[in-house]
Amino acid sequence: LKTKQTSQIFKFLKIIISSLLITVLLLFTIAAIRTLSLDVNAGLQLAHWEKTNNKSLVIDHHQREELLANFKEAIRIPTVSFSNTESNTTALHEFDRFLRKAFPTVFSSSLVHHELVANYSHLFWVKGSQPELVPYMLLAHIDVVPASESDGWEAPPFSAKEIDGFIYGRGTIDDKNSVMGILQALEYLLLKGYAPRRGFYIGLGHDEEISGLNGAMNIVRILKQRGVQLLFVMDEGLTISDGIIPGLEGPAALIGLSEKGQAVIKLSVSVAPGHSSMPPRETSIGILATAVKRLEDNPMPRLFGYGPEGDTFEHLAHKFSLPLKFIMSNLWLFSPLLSRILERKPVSNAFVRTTTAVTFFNAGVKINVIPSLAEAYVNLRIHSAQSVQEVLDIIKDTVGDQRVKVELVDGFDPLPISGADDKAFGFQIIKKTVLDLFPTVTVAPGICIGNTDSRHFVDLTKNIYRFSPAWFKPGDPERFHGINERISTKNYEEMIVFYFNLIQNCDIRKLPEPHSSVHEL
Ligand SMILES: CCCCCCCC/C=C\CCCCCCCC(=O)N[C@@H](CC(C)C)C(=O)O
Ligand SMILES: [Zn+2]
Ligand SMILES: [Zn+2]
Repeated sequence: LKTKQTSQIFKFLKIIISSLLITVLLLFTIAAIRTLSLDVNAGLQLAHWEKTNNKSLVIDHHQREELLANFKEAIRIPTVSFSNTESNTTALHEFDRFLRKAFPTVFSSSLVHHELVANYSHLFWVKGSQPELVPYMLLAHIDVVPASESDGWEAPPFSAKEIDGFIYGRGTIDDKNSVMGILQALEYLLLKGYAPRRGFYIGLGHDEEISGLNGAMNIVRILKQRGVQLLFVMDEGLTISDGIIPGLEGPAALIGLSEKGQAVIKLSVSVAPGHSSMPPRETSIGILATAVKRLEDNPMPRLFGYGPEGDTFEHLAHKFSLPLKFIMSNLWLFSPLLSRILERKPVSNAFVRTTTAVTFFNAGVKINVIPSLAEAYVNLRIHSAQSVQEVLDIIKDTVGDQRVKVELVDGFDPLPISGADDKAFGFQIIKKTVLDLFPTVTVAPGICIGNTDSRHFVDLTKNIYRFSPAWFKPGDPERFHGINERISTKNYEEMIVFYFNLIQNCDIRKLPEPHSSVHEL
């Protein structure tokens, strides 16, 4: 009887093991087929694009000197937003005067209508010859975050000093490269006698670094009053990454289809104050420190694959070598594994989850006084698959201490996801313009981990893209709001050419037809 039972158990185990093997084999066959066949990049690249007789820009020696002098002058004006209530308004005013001097054709052309918004922001309307074509809008911002040479800059942050082909200074990649690149491109287009078919707006905010409440929001208010609807908006955000994504062969231009949400949460603990010679077992500082430590020890859940970040890696899959190519092509199977790889570095962790950063911790009044109040502020960047409310609930659960008051100070949900398919005009025009200028770059949709002025434009268009053609190499993301912010003179020229071509490409009336359908715009 025992032998019979043992043989039955063996039989059963055999069936289980072979079914498991067959399942694994089947999964791997599907995964292998997908690895070989996944092609999300072809898009409209080979399609027949409408001819627009684009003018070309070949920068000569004189223009090079002029455009670099303009750019350096822009960097030297310290248009700093110090805090929510303090900006360098003298510099903002000087920047206005400077723009008028640097771009005389833009400011005098009968095709361009310019107005100041909220004293320091700029709104340009470039009239198109075919008013039936829906206009689009380019955004950039004039203000910069503070910078102090003593933090370790190789050149003073408002010097625009050129070192080994790079211009150093606050604003060189955030965001005066876009401000100046766009206007310089328009200046050259107008000088060459260009008149757009499709009208467009340019919005230059003066307070993006402090939320755009006066600049971008007033520009939006004005456009709404005028009943304007936009075909798409393009703002700062993602860039061309070269050597930043581990394992990716060649550069990638990520175009931000959305941006993460934000929540600012205040944690506070109040206790009775007293003499430090007879301390209670736990002080307000100790209780709050434990709460903060719990938040750092328990990051928000991994959500990789539940937002547009999955698409990014599927688009880039063919540019990885094996085994990463296999993994990226089969996120339906491997996203838990990839999440664990990506979460190891801060920059890629930001794509995996809602991030939690404790940015303020205030407590204490005197060395021998038990403080009655301890406060901390937490800045969360919310993943596309979560909301402010969900994040707040998780924080309360994680803190799990009634003595710690948890309050939502400010916040907004993640932004809607713009289109990136063959019918998405803005996305396809940006992609085409990138590929014409940089044929070796792979273009993919992405998600912007920081916030931009463009988030205020959601009522004017469903299509908001966050991208500028600045090249980011290893070490460059840290320069963003950090020390030694810089751009190469070559890259700045490329940015001008990019905007010069983009504006002309937008004159296309409709996208080419990938299949049989026609998409009227
Ligand atoms: C795995 C893929 C890696 C891709 C590399 C991405 C490199 C990211 C580098 C820079 C971050 C982009 C930040 C975009 C613009 C953010 C502008 C900003 O700082 N805005 C403020 C707005 C706030 C409302 C004041 C912000 O804090 O987000
Ligand atoms: Zn910026
Ligand atoms: Zn910034």
